Amino acid sequence: MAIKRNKITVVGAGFTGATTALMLAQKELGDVVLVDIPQLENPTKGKALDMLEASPVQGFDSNIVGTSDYADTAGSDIVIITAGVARKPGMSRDDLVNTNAGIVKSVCENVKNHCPDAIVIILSNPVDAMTYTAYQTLGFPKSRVIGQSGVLDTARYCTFIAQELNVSVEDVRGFVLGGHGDDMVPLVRYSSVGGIPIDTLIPADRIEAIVQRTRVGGGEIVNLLGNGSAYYAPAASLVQMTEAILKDKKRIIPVIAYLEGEYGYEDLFLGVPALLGGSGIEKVFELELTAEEKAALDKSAESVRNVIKVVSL
Ligand SMILES: NC(=O)C1=CN([C@@H]2O[C@H](COP(=O)(O)OP(=O)(O)OC[C@H]3O[C@@H](n4cnc5c(N)ncnc54)[C@H](O)[C@@H]3O)[C@@H](O)[C@H]2O)C=CC1
Ligand SMILES: O=C([O-])CC(=O)C(=O)O
Repeated sequence: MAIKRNKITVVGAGFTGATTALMLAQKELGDVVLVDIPQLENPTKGKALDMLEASPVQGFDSNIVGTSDYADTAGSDIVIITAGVARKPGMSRDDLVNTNAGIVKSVCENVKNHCPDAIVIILSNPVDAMTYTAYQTLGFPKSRVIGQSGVLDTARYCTFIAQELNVSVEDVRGFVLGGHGDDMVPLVRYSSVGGIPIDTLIPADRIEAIVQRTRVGGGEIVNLLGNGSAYYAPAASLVQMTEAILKDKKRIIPVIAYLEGEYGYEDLFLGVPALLGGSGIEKVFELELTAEEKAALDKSAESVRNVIKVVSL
């Protein structure tokens, strides 16, 4: 039997989508199909061709095509959804909900028809609610509908810890739970550097400053860019999740998962630590939380629930 390459579709060929497509190809995780709306078909084809023409220089053998035709996505193993508008300074992610819910819904109808067996990863914001919309529209099992927030939020948190201590990012471990909003919950108690708990290395007031900076990390980039939001670290996060699935790595990383009783929440998508492998989300881990941590998670869950109410009306 011939061994086939993985096929990965990235919907939305904007900043995050295009960057993700290039990073996936550079890592040779599979052939990449980049999809955008028909009005942007030529620029999408152009971006894909430009990336492909980098392959002889960088020595990767992934194919990359641009299209607006979902027939080209048929049989994808993974579909990554980045379609939608990004926020500008002064906006919250939740301000995007009405526009992006319509976009995510229409994208998911196509995904359902053309890639019924795919594992779907959602990036579009407000991402917890958009993952809920995707789940409702796709009708796929919960293990195959996954939102991206925790890898990125944790990456920001770990960046700031490494900067604070002037140590390698490779030795920093942490977890950010909850919704992808300003009340997300970086878990200090579960954070360490080279196995050493960070609260023995960093003074409490500096830890608090790192936690606060992490919570508004997306907004910090939005304010600096002026006309859009982060895309390099978000793309890297999507690639890590894709790699964990396609290589069946069984990684334990925070992702947005559908909860049915875990942490006491029902019918909610929220960022929690999960085991990511070849079947998608293979397990959700319930960490023991202090009363203070649980109260912070409850607050974040409530914010997500309020946005989900808007999309499920
Ligand atoms: N969850 C997370 O951690 C993050 C989420 N985001 C979100 O990801 C989304 C995309 O961000 P960017 O790539 O920076 O925006 P962008 O504006 O650069 O790209 C979005 C692309 O989606 C396309 N699009 C719109 N409707 C479409 C449809 N129906 N079908 C296919 N493509 C469609 C647009 O034409 C555009 O090319 C935003 O909603 C942003 O807020 C961005 C970074 C991190
Ligand atoms: O902040 C935004 O709007 C984009 C995003 O979700 C992030 O970078 O965390």
